[in-house]
Amino acid sequence: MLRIDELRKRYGEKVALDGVSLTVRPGEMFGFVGANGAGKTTTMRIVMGVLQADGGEVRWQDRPIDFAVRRRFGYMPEERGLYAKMRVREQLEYFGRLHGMAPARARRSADDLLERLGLTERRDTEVERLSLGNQQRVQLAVALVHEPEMLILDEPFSGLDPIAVDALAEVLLERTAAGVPVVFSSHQLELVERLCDSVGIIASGRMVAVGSVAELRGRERHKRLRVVLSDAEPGWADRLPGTIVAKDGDEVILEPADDQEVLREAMRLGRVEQFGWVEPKLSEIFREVVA
Ligand SMILES: Nc1ncnc2c1ncn2[C@@H]1O[C@H](COP(=O)(O)OP(=O)(O)OP(=O)(O)O)[C@@H](O)[C@H]1O
Repeated sequence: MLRIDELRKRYGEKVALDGVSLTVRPGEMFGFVGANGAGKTTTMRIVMGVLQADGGEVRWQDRPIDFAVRRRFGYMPEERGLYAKMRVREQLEYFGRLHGMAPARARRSADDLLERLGLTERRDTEVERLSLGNQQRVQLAVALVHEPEMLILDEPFSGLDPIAVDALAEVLLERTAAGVPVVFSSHQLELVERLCDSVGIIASGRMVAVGSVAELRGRERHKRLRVVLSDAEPGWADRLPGTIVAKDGDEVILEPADDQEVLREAMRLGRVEQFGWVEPKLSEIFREVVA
């Protein structure tokens, strides 16, 4: 289990982290989201020992993290870092061996990842000759090749095409199923919603919400109603007691003062085809909590 407690970090006068805490359990996929400059990269760099925190603590399996432990983590840094002139497969094997794998095992793991991430045909190409998206796939393979105990990935999905997104998602889900905790940052909130067991929303160096998507929905759940009417006069939606959020033909979404009152009025105005609460999307929750 990864436990981050009250992390603080300043860059000169700028407070980047102002007491960030989070826990990631075995097999958990944790989505780290926040606006640009909110503090995600800084947090991940501290976990990986690239940066020193000014305060707070990071523990893995209830112990402080040292170099030997970090070596068993898989990290995809924001700044990326591949050997441009090295061929793809050679590079993966090299990183596998650097992390202590025997040559045959490093090759097996490299070949498996090349296949999974759709890079087999490019395995003998020098990295600098690959498209940006394919370089990104190699970078991901580098983070995964030594079969890490935990994965820390800084925007791993950015720049990937939909096929590569699915391939990576599958690999990550497989790792979590094997008990590996995965932390990744992303601005692709639909993806985070689809993949993650837990989500942490950070704003200006503070965690403003942490929990499963269902838990985060809790406070927003009974906020918006969807009403579909037929046989109603034009302009019916404006007569419902509440604030209209969206309107499209027979359908309206509104924030009601009293849901039962909306239902009574809707029944008076026409034939109620559908009536129910709208599940908020993660992107809506995000906007709400960082506002
Ligand atoms: N080396 C640095 N020197 C000064 N300020 C920095 C440095 N690195 C980051 N910061 C500042 O710290 C804050 C947090 O930055 P960080 O990179 O952690 O955010 P982020 O959430 O990863 O953002 P993004 O989504 O844009 O990658 C920002 O205000 C950023 O400008």
